[in-house]
Amino acid sequence: MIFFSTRDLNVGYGQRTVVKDINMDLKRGEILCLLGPNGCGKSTILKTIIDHIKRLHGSITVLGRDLEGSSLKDRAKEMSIVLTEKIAPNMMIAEEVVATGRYPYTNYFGKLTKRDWQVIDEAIDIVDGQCLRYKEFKALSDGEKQRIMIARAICQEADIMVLDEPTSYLDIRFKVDLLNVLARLSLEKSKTIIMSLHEIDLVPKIADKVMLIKDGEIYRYGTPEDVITDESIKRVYGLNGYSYNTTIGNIELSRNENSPKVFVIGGGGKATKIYRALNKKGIGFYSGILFKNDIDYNISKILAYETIEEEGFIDIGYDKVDKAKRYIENCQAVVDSGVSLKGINRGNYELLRFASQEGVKILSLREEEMDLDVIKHFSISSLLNQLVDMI
Ligand SMILES: Nc1ncnc2c1ncn2[C@@H]1O[C@H](COP(=O)(O)OP(=O)(O)OP(=O)(O)O)[C@@H](O)[C@H]1O
Repeated sequence: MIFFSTRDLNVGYGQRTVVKDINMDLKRGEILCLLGPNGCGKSTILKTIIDHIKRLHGSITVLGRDLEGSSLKDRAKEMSIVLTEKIAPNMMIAEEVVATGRYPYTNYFGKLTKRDWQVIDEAIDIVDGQCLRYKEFKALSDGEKQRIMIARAICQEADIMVLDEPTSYLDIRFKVDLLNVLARLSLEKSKTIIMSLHEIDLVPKIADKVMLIKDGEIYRYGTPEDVITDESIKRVYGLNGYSYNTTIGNIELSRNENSPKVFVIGGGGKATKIYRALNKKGIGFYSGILFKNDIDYNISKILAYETIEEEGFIDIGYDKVDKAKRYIENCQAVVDSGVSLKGINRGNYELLRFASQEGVKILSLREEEMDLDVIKHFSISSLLNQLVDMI
């Protein structure tokens, strides 16, 4: 059963439409994330939903009933709000700010009952905010303020929570904590949550639905699996020259255009840091021989001049080894990341043996001893310093 909907909603300011034709349907307990570049209209949509700005056209309904014209107090029972502007009167301590979330339930004199205090206490617990409770709100850091505002929204006990960039200002631990709290509120208390997020990688982990916004329109709307693709993210954010990998939630800076002078033998995630270090220093490189299911493969495909690849779970083929040897012949050094050289990976041992035989220097991060002539390094930075001197 559909709980919250918008139909042909247009939002904007005065004569200016910022986003048009917004249609969404959410069941009770679903989480929707709005995603899109700066200025695309995420906050404008959220502020229209909570009636902070007047809608230009269309309907916003809860269980089929339009919210237009409902009183502030009734609306507050339906929706709690966390906006980016953290407005709170001077001289309030954090606990008092949280307590204002109980406003829809208090009597004319605003007196809080025992139950109100219980809910306030629980909400403060949820955001791990007991240590902030008696501090002046104004004196809190941005991240601490954010947690208090979220506690305020939680203790409002509304069925719908609307949050504008709730993770901004939060460090990585509180970011993940917050998303866990929201996931629990949706799952255990059937809260319907509508929020904007900037962290594309977090969206598939939390959202049931995603709305991708571009150029005043809804570019795509649906499940994260359908909406968030390498192509859609590249297009919506205009990532020319950069690549976003939705599988691993990773973005890399542009590849340097210098011709390759180094061959990196990677695999097992051991080479990703090497690729990035070489790219930062402007050193072009080949990479291989990588299985397509290796984490290094995703990064190598973006940063390496060319990646020699093999299908996952099979022996590295002779043709791949021969191709890699042709490249190594033209390189000034081989970097050995320390990947296992046994089993299906034996082709990479063959490459090291070839480099040694041809007199191409091998700079190795391998911990165990080898039967080949290699220059051992214990850190990427020392390996890099030697490479820079060599080439
Ligand atoms: N009060 C306002 N009056 C007129 N135009 C506004 C107002 N607030 C925002 N805008 C404009 O509306 C457009 C959408 O802004 P909005 O804040 O909704 O974007 P956003 O997607 O939330 O951006 P961000 O990711 O940077 O927070 C922008 O062009 C902005 O300049």
